[in-house]
Amino acid sequence: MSQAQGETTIRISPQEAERIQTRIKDRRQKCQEQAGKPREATDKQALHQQITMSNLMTDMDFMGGGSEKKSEGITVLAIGKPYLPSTASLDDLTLMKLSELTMETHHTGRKLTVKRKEEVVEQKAHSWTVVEEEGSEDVERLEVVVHKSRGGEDLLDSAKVFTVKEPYFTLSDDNEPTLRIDHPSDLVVEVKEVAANVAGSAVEQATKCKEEGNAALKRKELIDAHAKYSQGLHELRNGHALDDKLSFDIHRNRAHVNLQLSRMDEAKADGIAAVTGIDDARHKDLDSKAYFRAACAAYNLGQWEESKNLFESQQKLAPGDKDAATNLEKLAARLNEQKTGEYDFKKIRNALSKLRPRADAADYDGHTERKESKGHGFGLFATKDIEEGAIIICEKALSIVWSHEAEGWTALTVDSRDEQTRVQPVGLTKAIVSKLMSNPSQIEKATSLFGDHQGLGKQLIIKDGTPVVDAFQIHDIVSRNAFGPGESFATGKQDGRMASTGLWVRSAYINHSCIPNAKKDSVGDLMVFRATRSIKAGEEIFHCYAESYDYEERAANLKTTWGFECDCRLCKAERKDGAELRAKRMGLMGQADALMQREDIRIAKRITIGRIETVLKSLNETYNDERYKGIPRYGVERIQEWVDEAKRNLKKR
Ligand SMILES: C[S@@+](CC[C@H](N)C(=O)[O-])C[C@H]1O[C@@H](n2cnc3c(N)ncnc32)[C@H](O)[C@@H]1O
Repeated sequence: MSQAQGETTIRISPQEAERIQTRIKDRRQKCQEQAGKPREATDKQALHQQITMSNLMTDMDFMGGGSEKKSEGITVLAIGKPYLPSTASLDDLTLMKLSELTMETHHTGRKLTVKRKEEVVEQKAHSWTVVEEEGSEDVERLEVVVHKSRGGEDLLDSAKVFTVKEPYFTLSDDNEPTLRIDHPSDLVVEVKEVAANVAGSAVEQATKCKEEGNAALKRKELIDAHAKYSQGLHELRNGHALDDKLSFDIHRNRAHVNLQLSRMDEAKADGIAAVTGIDDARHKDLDSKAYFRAACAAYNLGQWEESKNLFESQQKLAPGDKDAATNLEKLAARLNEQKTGEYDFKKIRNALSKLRPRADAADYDGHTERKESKGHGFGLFATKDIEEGAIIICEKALSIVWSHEAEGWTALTVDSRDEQTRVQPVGLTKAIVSKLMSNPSQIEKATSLFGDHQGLGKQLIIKDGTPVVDAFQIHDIVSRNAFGPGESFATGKQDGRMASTGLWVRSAYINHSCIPNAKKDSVGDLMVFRATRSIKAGEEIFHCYAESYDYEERAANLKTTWGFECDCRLCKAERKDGAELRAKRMGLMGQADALMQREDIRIAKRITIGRIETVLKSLNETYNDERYKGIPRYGVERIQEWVDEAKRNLKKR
C-alpha cells in the first residue's frame, strides 16, 4: 500500500505472493475452459454441507481459522475483468431458469427470481447462500462480493426472495459454480412481507403500512420500517390518494428513518413533502418537525444555504425552539468558512474524538480551478497569487473510513488486468458505493474522478427506483484517488490490515510532484492543503503522493499505486544519476541516519558531529551541481539541519 493511502506496508513473502497468484490464475483458467458450457445440476446436499462447514469455519475465524482466503491475516480478493452493471429495468428483462445458465457468462437481457433456502455465510469480502428457483426444486449458489450490506444488514440475510438482473454465472474463489453479484443494483431484494394485504381502499392499505412501519421503527428495524413506509406511499400513489393527509405522516416518519439510515437525499425530500402548511397549533408542530428533518439532511449533504432556509422555516413555526437557534448559529459558521476560508481549527479539533472523528466544517475552495495539466490528465491551478502558508483548499471527505472502524479494512487484491498484487482499502470502496446507492445526488461527484475503468461514465442512471453504481468503476476511482488522512488525528492501530483512508473529490485533482508547492494536513476528515511556498496565479498546485528520499522506493510506489512515472525535475535528475550513484547516496544517508539516531542532539559529542559532517561532505559530492541547479536535496537538507542544531547546542554547553 502506498504511504499516501495508508502509511503502512504489508510485506508478504515472494512464495506467498506466488501461491496467491497461482491460485487466482488457476481459477481464471478453469473459468476460461468452462466458458459457455451448460450448467450442471447442483447437489443440494453437498451445498447444504458446504454452508454448514463454512459457517463453522467462519465462527472459528476468531480462533485463527476462517474459510475466506487470507494471507498474513489479510483478506485476499481477486479483481476480475470489469463488466457493466445492468441498466435494464426489470420489466424489460425476460425470466430465465437456472437450468438455462451457462458457465462464465453474463446473461444479458435475462433475469432470475430465486428464493433463499439456507443460512447466509458472511465473510469480510463475500456473502453467499443457496437459492432455489421459484416453482422448481433446482438450487444454486448465490454470492455477493464486497457490496453485500445495506443499512448495516447483510443483503442476502435481509430477505427471502431476490431477482438477479442479467445474471453472471461463474466460479467462486473456491472453484464452485456460482451466481455472482459484483454490482449491488444487479440484486433486487424483495422486502420482507410488506404490510399484509388488507382489503380496502388505498388509504386503508397505506394506514396498515404506516402502522407496521411504526412498529418496525420501534423495534429499530430500520430497513423494514423504510420498506413499509415506502409501500404505504406506493399504495397511496397507485390509488391516486397521495394528497391524503396520511401521506404527510408517512413522509415525515420516513424522513426520520432515512436520517438514521444516512439516506440524506430522500430524508430531505421526505421532510419537505411532509409539510402540510395547515395553520393550526398541531400541524405547525408537525411541520416544524418536518422542516427540522429536511434541514438536518441538507446540513449533512453540505447544502448550507438550503439547510439555513429550512431551519429558518422551522424557527418561524416554532419560535422558541432552541435546536433551530443552535443550528442556525452553526450554519452561520459553515457559510463563513465556505466564503472566507477562515476556520476555528481549535474548536473543530476539540470536538473530535474516536467516536466522532468527522469534522463539523464546510469546504473552502477560493483559489483554484480545474484544468487539463499536460501529461497528467486534469490538475488544479491557482486562480490567484497564494502566499506561503496560506490555505489553498479545505475539504471534507466524501467518504472516509478510520482504522478503528469496522469499515477500515483492507484486502490484498490481485488484479487480472495487470496481475499486480496490491493492498487496497476495499472497506472504503464499499462505504462509497453504499453512500452513493443511498444518496444518488453524490454519484456524479465521485464518478467524475479519474479511474482506469470508465464504467458507465459519470451520468446518473436510476432504474426501478434504484441508482445504478458501477462497483468496478468506484474500485478504480478509489485506487487512483484515495489518500490517508495523515497523523493529525490519532486513529489507533494502522497495521496495514486496517487503515484510515478517504476520498476528497476536489483535492483529488491535485497532481503529484516530488518538488511540491502544497502540503496536506488533516483535522479529522477535513483535509487542509497549504502552500509550502508562494504560488503565482496560473501555476499548477502539486503535492507529494510518495514522500521518500529513496528514488527507487518512490518510483515503485508511484508506478504500482498511481500508475505513472514521475517527470518532475528531481526524478529526471535522479534518473540521470544512474542506479549506482543513487545506491551510494542511499548508503551514505543510511550511515548519517545511524549516527544521528545513536546521539541525543541536545548533548551530541563533537566527534559524532564531525563524523556526520564527513558523511555529509561525501553525500554532497554525489550531486552534480550543474544537474541539481535549483533542485532541492531533501535527504541532505535534514542532515545539515541536524548538524547545525547539534553545533548550536554544543556552543551553548
Ligand atoms: C489523484 S489523481 C490526480 C488527478 C488526475 N490527474 C485526474 O485527471 O483526475 C492521480 C492520478 O493522476 C495522474 N497523475 C498525478 N500526478 C501525476 C504526475 N506527476 N505525472 C503523471 N500523472 C500524474 C495519475 O494518473 C494518477 O493516478
